[in-house]
Amino acid sequence: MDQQELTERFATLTTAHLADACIRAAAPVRCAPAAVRPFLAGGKVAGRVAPARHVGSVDLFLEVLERHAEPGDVLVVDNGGRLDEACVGDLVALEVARAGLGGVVIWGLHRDSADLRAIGLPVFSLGALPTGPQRLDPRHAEAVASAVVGDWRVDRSDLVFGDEDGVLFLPADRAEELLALAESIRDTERRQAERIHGGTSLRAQLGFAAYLAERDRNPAHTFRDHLRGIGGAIEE
Ligand SMILES: O=C([O-])CC(=O)C(=O)O
Ligand SMILES: [Mg+2]
Repeated sequence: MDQQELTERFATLTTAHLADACIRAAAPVRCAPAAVRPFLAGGKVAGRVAPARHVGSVDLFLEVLERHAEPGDVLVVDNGGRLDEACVGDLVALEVARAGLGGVVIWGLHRDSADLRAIGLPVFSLGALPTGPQRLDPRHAEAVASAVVGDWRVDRSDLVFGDEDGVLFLPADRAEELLALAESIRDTERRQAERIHGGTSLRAQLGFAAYLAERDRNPAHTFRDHLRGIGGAIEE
């Protein structure tokens, strides 16, 4: 899937739809930790992962831009979830934006918030801190090959999606399948929401009374079993 198609299709989706698609497809749901938040309200990004394992210097980001990243990619910065130093600021963000990348996801902190707001590049991070790094650790063996974000190791075979709900990773080779599933979940949920607005409760739509009656007969019957039986969407 090319970058233009990815951006266009994600414009009408959310990371929640994509997460539900992963569950439906029995693929791992690889969310960044919930504390990784969009710095700018409404910011949205989708692109191939351009990973960088930060160890105290911005040179690694410049190296990724110089040698590895392509327009549309998203710089994914692994700073080990550190809360004692910011590792991306306005200069890195401006350089990233000028290289045509779509945004920055940081498992760590940013700084230079006022300037970042003016740049407008979607940045997702654990928050802000005035100080940059005061250390320089040895380069990681996978410095520009992979990044760890929370529980997940991601590399250039992955796509990253960010919106107001947070950040999620998908394998690029399953993008078509998972986006198509997410679109069908979105459409089902939209129809359900329209019907609630129109006066038909979600319980009525989902046959909730029948589900409760079945569960009274068979305590092992779960709501999820019931939803699968009727093709409803809400949890996955
Ligand atoms: O010094 C840093 O770590 C990053 C920084 O402030 C910038 O990119 O402007
Ligand atoms: Mg700075």
